[in-house]
Amino acid sequence: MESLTGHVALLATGGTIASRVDGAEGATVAADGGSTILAAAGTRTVAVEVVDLMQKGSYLLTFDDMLAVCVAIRAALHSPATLGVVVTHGTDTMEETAYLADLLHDDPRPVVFTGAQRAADSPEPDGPGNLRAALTLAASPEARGRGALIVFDGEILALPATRKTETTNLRAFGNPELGPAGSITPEGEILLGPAPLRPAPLDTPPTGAGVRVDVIACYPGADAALFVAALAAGARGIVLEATGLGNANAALCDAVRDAVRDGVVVVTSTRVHAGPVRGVYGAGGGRTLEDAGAVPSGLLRPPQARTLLQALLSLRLPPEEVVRRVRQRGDPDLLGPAPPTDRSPDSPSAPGKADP
Ligand SMILES: NC(=O)C[C@H](N)C(=O)O
Repeated sequence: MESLTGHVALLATGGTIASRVDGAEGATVAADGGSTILAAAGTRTVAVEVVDLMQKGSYLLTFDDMLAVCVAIRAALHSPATLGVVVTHGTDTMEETAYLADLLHDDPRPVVFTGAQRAADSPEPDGPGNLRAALTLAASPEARGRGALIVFDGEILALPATRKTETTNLRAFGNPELGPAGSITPEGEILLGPAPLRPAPLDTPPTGAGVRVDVIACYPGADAALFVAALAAGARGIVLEATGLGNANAALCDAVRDAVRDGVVVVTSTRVHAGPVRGVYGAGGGRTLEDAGAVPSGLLRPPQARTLLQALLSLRLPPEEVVRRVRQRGDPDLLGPAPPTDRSPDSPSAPGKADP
């Protein structure tokens, strides 16, 4: 494949790839800017322009911080000389920011998120290798038209349904249902499967929308107290981290019914590792939740279901429209690779042309 000329924009946000042990506190904290991270990655084959956006562990990010990353991605892509964008980010919530970037991305050029499991001052940091892979991928023609991607430990992952699956293992991310989108060797050889369907991008929500969306866990004996407390705190959306196929209990279903009647959007996700959420069981199970007005999240787990819900509600879309789009975005049939059939621009299955 031909190589392209230009530069990659490197947006640094913090995370373990930028972290060192703080002498005073003895705790690991984000300390390095983008130039230091880039220098640690060593020789590289592409020009890089560094933008220091923030220096935070990703467990500290707010929804507005995540939007700021997306706005900076768009600004970097404003220049036709930008081949692609790399975002260095903490791994804890990378699946959320990268998913938001994917939802909003309306450009063929790649946006590649990466980070590290081992801090920059550890004896064998993994950040430099991950960053080299991300820079190569972001500059590559092969990665175009795929939205945002995560590259980590040689694996390339598309965003929907990708999650952090390991706390310390160097292969930190996985897509339990759809698998990786491809791989990249330390020498920069890229292997990618067929490109997935890409629904039309969402409009960028305004910062400061202040929409509250909470996640409530379901477990044996859970009552509706936390759900009701979330509503009292002003939640306009609630994601249930339900059991199994997406089940709760009668008390939670009653609370869901009342909340939906008041215009709150409730999404049922699950605490289970893989597989879709489906309304099958009654008596407080997923079927009862659906009857009460909750929408199943499909393949999206609570962090990404919450991100999607917060984005849609921040756009001030009516609840019926929010529900329709959540259902569509989590649909297992729409998240796999595009069929190798008619991909003309007017085809409804062509990337970027599906209904938002
Ligand atoms: N590996 C990491 O990056 C974890 C870190 N705590 C963060 O998310 O910022």
